[in-house]
Amino acid sequence: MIEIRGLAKSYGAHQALKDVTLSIRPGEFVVVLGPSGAGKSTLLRCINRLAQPTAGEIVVEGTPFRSSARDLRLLRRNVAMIFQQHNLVKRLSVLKNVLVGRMADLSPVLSCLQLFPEADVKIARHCLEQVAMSHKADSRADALSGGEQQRVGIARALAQQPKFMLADEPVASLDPKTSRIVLSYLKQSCKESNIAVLCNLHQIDYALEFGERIVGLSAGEVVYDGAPAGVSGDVIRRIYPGLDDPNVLDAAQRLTERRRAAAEAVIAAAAAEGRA
Ligand SMILES: Nc1ncnc2c1ncn2[C@@H]1O[C@H](COP(=O)(O)OP(=O)(O)OP(=O)(O)O)[C@@H](O)[C@H]1O
Repeated sequence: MIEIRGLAKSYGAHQALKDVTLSIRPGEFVVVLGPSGAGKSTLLRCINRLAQPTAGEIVVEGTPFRSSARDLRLLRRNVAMIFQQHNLVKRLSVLKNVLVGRMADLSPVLSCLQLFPEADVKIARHCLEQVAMSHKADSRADALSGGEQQRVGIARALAQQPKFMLADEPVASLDPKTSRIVLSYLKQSCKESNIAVLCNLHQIDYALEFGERIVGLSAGEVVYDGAPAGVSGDVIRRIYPGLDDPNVLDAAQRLTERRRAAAEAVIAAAAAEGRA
């Protein structure tokens, strides 16, 4: 369980986050939905301490974060991060990139020499299987497509064996078909490993399709926290002030139904290719 209590963050006079309170249960797939500038990235960055909150508390597994080096180490071990630009080491193989996720548990010497124990290699290979990328284990990371690189990014985060995964716009630079494949693997693999996910998205249809719970953020404030089924036109207008087309949500829901069927077919094909 991760609990965020009264979290606030200001940049000078600008309040990017205002009194955000959320509890995320193990294995839950939560989508943070909001327009550009709503504070989605700031929220994730405050949780993993890439940014220092101005106020509030974050409690991981019952232990409040206290800013000590030990707490920071524990936080980094328990909380993995997936970025929009996946940040793989281009010249390394896919497998070695995933093994980077094991480095926190490795002695500095072995880590420098890139000598990984067999048990870590086994974990990394399993994580590649979870995102159907085993067949590319020996390829260089820069020989992969954008969607494949993001699947390797997910495998690297899984290899860390975290309790929580923070994903900041993980599909922002991918086409719709690839976005769906990546989000499906993210959700499915985290479910298998009982990892809670907080995933920032700005696309309404993906949020409704993949989120088990939607947190709507607008101007730094939580304006909705609940099931996708409760996201009415009113809720959308609260999250996206100024957007007053009542048909937006209906359109998003229709798209969702159509695309879910298409996504299942594409994922089955990708998984079959992974096994081949
Ligand atoms: N390092 C910073 N210094 C000053 N202002 C910042 C900084 N980081 C973010 N902000 C401001 O805080 C607000 C929230 O930014 P944030 O990046 O969290 O929004 P977001 O919802 O993730 O947006 P996007 O979807 O465009 O990434 C914005 O107004 C942004 O300009």
